[in-house]
Amino acid sequence: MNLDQSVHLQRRIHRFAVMGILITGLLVALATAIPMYRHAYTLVSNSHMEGVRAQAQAVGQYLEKATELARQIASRSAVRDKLAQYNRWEISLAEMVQFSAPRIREALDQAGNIAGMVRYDAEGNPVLELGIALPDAAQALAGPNAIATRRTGPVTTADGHYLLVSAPILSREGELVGTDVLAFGLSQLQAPLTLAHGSLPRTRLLVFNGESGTTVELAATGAVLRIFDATESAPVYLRRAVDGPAGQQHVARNGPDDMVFYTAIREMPGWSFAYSIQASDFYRPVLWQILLPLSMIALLVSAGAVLTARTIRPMAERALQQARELAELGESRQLAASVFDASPQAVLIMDASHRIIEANRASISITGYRQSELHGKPLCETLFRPERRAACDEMLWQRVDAHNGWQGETELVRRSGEVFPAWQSVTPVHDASGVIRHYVCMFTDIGDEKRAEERIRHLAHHDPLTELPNRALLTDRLAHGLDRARRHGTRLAVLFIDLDRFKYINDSLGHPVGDKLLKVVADRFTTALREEDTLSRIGGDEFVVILEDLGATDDAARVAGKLLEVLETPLQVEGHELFIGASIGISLFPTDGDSIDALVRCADSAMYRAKEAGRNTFQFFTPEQARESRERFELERDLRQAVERGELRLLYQPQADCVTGRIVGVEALVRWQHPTRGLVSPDLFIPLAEEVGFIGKIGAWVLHTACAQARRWEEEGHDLRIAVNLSGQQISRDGLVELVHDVLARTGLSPQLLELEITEGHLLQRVEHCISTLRDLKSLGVTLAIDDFGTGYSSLSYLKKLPVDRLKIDRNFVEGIPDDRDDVAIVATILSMARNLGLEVIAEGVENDTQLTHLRNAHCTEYQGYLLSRPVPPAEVEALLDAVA
Ligand SMILES: Nc1nc2c(ncn2[C@@H]2O[C@H](COP(=O)(O)O[C@H]3[C@@H](O)[C@H](n4cnc5c(=O)[nH]c(N)nc54)O[C@@H]3COP(=O)(O)O)[C@@H](O)[C@H]2O)c(=O)[nH]1
Repeated sequence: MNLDQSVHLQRRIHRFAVMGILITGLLVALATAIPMYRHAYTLVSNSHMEGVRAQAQAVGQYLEKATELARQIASRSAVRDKLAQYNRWEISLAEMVQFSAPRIREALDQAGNIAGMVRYDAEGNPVLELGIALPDAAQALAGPNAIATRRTGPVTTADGHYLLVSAPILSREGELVGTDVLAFGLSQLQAPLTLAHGSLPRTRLLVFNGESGTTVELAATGAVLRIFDATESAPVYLRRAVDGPAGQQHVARNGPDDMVFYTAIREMPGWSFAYSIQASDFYRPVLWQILLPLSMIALLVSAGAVLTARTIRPMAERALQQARELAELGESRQLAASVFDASPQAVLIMDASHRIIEANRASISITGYRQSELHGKPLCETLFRPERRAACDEMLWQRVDAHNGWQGETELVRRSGEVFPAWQSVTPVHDASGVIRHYVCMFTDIGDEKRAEERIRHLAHHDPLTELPNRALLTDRLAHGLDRARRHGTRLAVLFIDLDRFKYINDSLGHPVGDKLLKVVADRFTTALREEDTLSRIGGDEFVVILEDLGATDDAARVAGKLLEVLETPLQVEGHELFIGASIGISLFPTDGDSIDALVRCADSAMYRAKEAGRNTFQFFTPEQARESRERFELERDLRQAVERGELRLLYQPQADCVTGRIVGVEALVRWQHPTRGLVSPDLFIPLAEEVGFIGKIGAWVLHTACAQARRWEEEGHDLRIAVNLSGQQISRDGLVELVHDVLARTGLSPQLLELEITEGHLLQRVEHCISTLRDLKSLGVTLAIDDFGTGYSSLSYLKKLPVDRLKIDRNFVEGIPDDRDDVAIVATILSMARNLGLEVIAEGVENDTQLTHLRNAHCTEYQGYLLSRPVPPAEVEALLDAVA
């Protein structure tokens, strides 16, 4: 079951519990209410039945009493005798009335509740009437047949409602001599009836006289409301009650229903009595009786439901929380299991006795064991070489327990027996009481890293092509060698080897062949050397050898000779049979220098002498070279400070129109005003600056100074084009375009007044890179000129690709015109090429008029040379400008 299902189930349980309590409460209420209702109903009903019986009894007693009164009055002997005498005609009516009237009146007064009376003779004729006038119904009760007491009514007269009761008057002999009919007022019933029902306003009382069929309906106050004369008009229950059992009946009405209670009047056979109350008045006490217990039940059930809800909710929430936690735990266990198994690190879990109980996938794949093979095995026995197991058992666990874990690099062994380097960690796992229950051992095979590290280390110190030590390792070895030589007073030689014509082979047969050739040469050199000698490749086709513990100078010469010798046999490379020689320069410690730099430089210098000496030979460093080398070193040292010290100067050599002679531009030429050497020529220090990587700084200074000067002239109204020389290194390195852009921006010089000169030789070396740089420079608005043109054998097709504006004919060609036919031809060709390509041409090194005249005639547009002016300071340029103007 997932968490959602669990939440759903908990909510349902909660709902069902509360609903269960409510339903149970309802059932209990019902089970309690029904019998209670019945009981209450019976109680209330019985109470009413008792009431109706009591009232019926009161009515009966009233009737009985009336009957008894009638009987007593009729049985008064004197009065009775007088009537008998009257009947026998012995006395007159007047006598009889005179005698009887006061006596009867007295009796009536004593009775008190008799409204009127009529005395009839035996024949049923009225002989005496007292009180109210009785209705005709009274007559019917008298006569010869009236031998028993009888009752009729109630009847209604003008005076009210009355009950008529007749009593026979019997002589002493028992003969019927007359009948008394007495009228009893119904108001007499008022007291007993009102007593019982005074509080119920809609109560009706019904008295049914079965003998006469009359029904009287009274209010609770006892006031007569209606009288029904016909039996049929009487309610059925009243009629049935006469000789049936007492009972009650729910009577539906148009308005509120009634509840009727009825009973026979036992004292008065043939009579019945009933009273009705509003049904709601009957049920109210019934309901009141069950209301309290039901309220209690409802209260208890509600309280139970609330309590249950309150009790269950936290329980449910706790259960939910537990479910959630369980789910989370389940998830995190699952996650942990996935991490455990998917971990690229090998993970082994051991019990407290160091036996493996779990192994993840990586541990299987790294060790080569199967799961079942690892299970139950002690860690040390499994992962360590037999000879190291005891140490592992003794020390590893001791360290782990003492330091709460251990990690480090170690050697482990695979199932196959192969030993591999590993990074291993072992961590104890404690239980809550701090007792170690498990150990977790993690390890990774760091063989690849080790090999990569080794490779990186190797590459940092070796040439990747030949695997020979590189410049860094050479330096290191040389440093150590020098230390040793100094300590032991021994001699050491450095051999600088440059392969002859390697560039030619490389360019013509391609780099792959060149690379293979270098490897073969390296192998051959290696075979020619001792193991303790160091052979290194420091770049391109340059190798350096260190020979330590040199016995005599000749030993170095002997080794150099061997190196040249091993190259004498042709080299077989990629199907080519190649012949290659080498030029070797040799420097010696301590004779030629005592530092790494000095020794290598001396050897390098000697190598050049070997080249000059015809190649494929070796030369020792000479005192002459030592002097040159020292000078070079000092010059380099001074040059590095020349810019900061402000020792550089710019001279400007004017350039003029061949026809008009007007000065159209100047070329900026740098000079170094050395504090001791005087003015140093750029021919001397520019190549040195390039060699030592300092040309960038000088170039930037020249560009900025020249542009600033040109801007000054521009501001003075001289729109002089200024030509600035760029060294090959400046073009090759990144940042030139940005530099030019920056200088133009800072000086404010119009870009079209700046011309950058690049030598043809450099352009030919790196065509593609130069083209893109030249395009970027052109996009700044500057013009470009190819310097020393004609020396580099540029072709027409190649020239077409270059975004240049001007060709500058090298002064070597100008020098020979007009006498040297070759120079004349070359100059003519250059001019023709330029015309074809739409390029301008300037001839440099013009020293005499003949040259100028020839150039002018050959349609060369501009010239520069000593004829016009030597390179001069700005002021002299300005004087010249003024002079020409
Ligand atoms: N990268 C840079 N190179 C520069 C810079 N300044 C100069 N140079 C290069 O140095 C080389 C020697 O220059 P320099 O000694 O200044 O010689 C120049 C002229 O003095 C010389 N020249 C000019 N006219 C004549 C002449 O009629 N006869 C004669 N014998 N020599 C003459 O030619 C040099 C100018 O050559 P070029 O630049 O090819 O026009 C030289 O290669 C300079 O380029 C610099 O700031 N940066």
